[in-house]
Amino acid sequence: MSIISVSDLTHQYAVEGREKTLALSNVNLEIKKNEFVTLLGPSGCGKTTLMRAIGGLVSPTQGTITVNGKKVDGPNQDSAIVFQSFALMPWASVLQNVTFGLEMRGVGNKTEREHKAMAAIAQVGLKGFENKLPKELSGGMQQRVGLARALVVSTPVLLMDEPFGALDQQTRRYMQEELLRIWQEDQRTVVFVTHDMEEAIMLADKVVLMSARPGRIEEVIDVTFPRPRDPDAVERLPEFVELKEHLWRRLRQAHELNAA
Ligand SMILES: Nc1ncnc2c1ncn2[C@@H]1O[C@H](COP(=O)(O)OP(=O)(O)OP(=O)(O)O)[C@@H](O)[C@H]1O
Repeated sequence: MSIISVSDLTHQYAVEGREKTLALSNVNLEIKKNEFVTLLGPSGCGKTTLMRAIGGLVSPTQGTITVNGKKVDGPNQDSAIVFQSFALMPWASVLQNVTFGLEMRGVGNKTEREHKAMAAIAQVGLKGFENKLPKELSGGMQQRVGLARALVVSTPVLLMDEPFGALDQQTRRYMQEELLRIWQEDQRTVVFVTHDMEEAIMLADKVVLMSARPGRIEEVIDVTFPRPRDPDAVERLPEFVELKEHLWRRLRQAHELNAA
């Protein structure tokens, strides 16, 4: 049974005075409860648009999306988003940044909100940093705050838009491991946008490969490496290398078709 169901989704951006951009064309996708799905595809193929549409931040031109049995028609209680740019309030402490989403959703009283926020802050390994401002934290720590802010609202679906794209390689690897640990502990459905093939394979139960713009689903690949996964060990498996070569070939074809 799918928790996310995307049917015949098409989206065209129309900016006044500019040529229209067909970002997605006839996308169909089913995602099961607690699945970890990565969306991979060439730059500009519509990954972010698809993820935002699932989160209700983009109203598609055509087609329907249901999340948790409800038709999506705007931001809702079923999904939370982690952005690449962290999107933290610079003047607010870690604790205030994390409680903000709860406040916006009208959850509990101040004490209850702070209690929940402290648990999420601990879950992402930031206990002791709750009174710091974002600028006092490293990029990896700021993204942990972004993650805590999304986790605290306890939505069944977590949408992540290249959340580790701005981090250095080492921090990125560490955050991937942390995310897998949290997801393993606290099962929920994750849709994770990336253009990094290794990241897409490492994290996923399913890699959804999209074509160049207008984005369509090219292929859905099941990734069956056992969990919990140790990224360093997985990377050395011949199956991992084969899968990476396969994705690389497909992405290159998409790029060449696009350039032709
Ligand atoms: N708000 C917008 N207004 C107009 N066009 C947009 C808007 N957002 C995205 N687009 C266009 O829609 C297409 C898909 O963009 P989108 O950001 O979804 O792709 P993406 O696959 O996430 O890209 P990347 O990997 O480079 O982040 C692109 O051509 C982009 O220029």
